[in-house]
Amino acid sequence: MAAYSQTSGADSEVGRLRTVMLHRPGPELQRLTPRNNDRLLFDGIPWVARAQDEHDAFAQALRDRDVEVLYLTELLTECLREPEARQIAIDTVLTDLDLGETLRGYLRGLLTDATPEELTLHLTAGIRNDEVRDGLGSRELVTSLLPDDAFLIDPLPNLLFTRDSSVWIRDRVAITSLAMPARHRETQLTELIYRHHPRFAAHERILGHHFEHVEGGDVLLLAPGVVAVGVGERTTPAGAERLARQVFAGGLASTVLVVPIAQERATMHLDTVCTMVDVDKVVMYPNVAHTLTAYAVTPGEDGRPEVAAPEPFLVAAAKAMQIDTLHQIDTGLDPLTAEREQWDDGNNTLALAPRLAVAYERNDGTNARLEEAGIEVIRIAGSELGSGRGGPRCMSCPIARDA
Ligand SMILES: NC(=[NH2+])NCCC[C@H](N)C(=O)O
Repeated sequence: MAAYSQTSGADSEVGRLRTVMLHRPGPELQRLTPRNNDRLLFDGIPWVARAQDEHDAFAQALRDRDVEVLYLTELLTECLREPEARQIAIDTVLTDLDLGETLRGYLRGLLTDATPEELTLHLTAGIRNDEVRDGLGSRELVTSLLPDDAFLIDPLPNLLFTRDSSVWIRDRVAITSLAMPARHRETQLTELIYRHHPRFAAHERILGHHFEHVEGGDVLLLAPGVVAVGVGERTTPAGAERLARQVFAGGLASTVLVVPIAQERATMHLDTVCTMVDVDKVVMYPNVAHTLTAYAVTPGEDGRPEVAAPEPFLVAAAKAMQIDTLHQIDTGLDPLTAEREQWDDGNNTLALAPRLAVAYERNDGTNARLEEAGIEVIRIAGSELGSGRGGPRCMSCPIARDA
C-alpha cells in the first residue's frame, strides 16, 4: 500500500473540502426488487447504469474543485489484503444465526478462497441462496428450505450513503451505529477500514458499531466545538448521550445541540431538513423551521452531559456558535414546492467551501433561493441516485476539511 502523509479531520460543515469518501453504486443495487426494496430502504428500483453515470459526474464535480475522492470499496479491498483484517471481516459476516453450521462452514471456505476484490464484492453485494445451493448438494438442510432469493449475506445498497456510517469530528473518526437492520453491517466495514487501513492509523476512533444508535446524517458540525445531533427515526436519545460524552471527554466540542426531529421517513436524518452552506447560513425546510427546537448539552460533573431547557433551533445554534444570527434560506418557494423539494433532498447540500455547495439539479426552487442568497450551486443529476432518498450530503463522508 502507498504511504500516506495526509492528515484527516474536520471541524465544520463548510471548511474547504480536501478529501471525501464516496461509494460508487455497484452490483448491490442490482439486488433490489419490488419485493425487497422497502426493507432495503429504497423507494424504487434504480436504473443502475444511469445511477453510476450520475455518481461518476458527482465525483468528477468534486475532483474539478480539487477534492480528493476516495472510494469505500477501494479502501476496503486494500484492507482485505491483510490477513488479520480479512479474518475479522469473514468471522463477523458469518456470525449471522440464520446460516447454520453446514452453510457457515461452506461460506467460510468460499470467502477464504476469494481474492480481496471478490471478498469486497461478497461483503457488499451479498450472496443469494441460489448462488451457492448447487455447491452444497441437494441434501443440505438450510439451503434446501430457504427460498431461492433468500440472502445468506445481505446486500448493502445503502453503502451509497457514506455520510451515515462514519463521521469525522476534529481528528477523530466516529464509527456510527446504524438503526435499521438493513444497514447494520455497513459499520462493520467502515470500522474495518478505519482500524486497518494505514492511511488512518494515526487517528483515534470514537463510538463503535455495537453502541447506542447514532447515524452520521444526524450529525452537523455547526462550528468548531459545536456539534448538532438530530434525534428521531435513527439516532436515539441514548445515542446522543454517548456522542456527547465522547466528544466532551475527547475535548472535541464544548456544546452538543440535541435536535428532536419527526420520526418519519421524510425526515429520517437532521440533514434532510437542514444543512449548512456558509459559516452562518443554513438551507432549511420552512415547514419545520418554526417548530424545530434544540436542547443545549454541556459537560457537567464527572463528564455527565447536562441538558438545558429547549429553545428554538436557530436561536440555540447562534448562541452556541457565538454569532448574532444563523441565517435561514428556505427550501422551495412556497409550502408545496418546499415539501416536494425537501422530499427530493433539496436541503441535502454538500458544502465544498463557504458559499459553494453541491445540490441536486431538480430542486429548481431551492437552488434559485440559494443563488439569491449568494451561494454558488454546483448542480448534479440525481434522478436514479435519489431513489434511495439521499442527496449530495448523504452520499459523501468528508474526511478532511480545512479549519
Ligand atoms: N444522511 C442521510 N440523509 N442519508 C440518507 C440515507 C437513505 C437510506 N436509504 C436510508 O434510509 O437509510
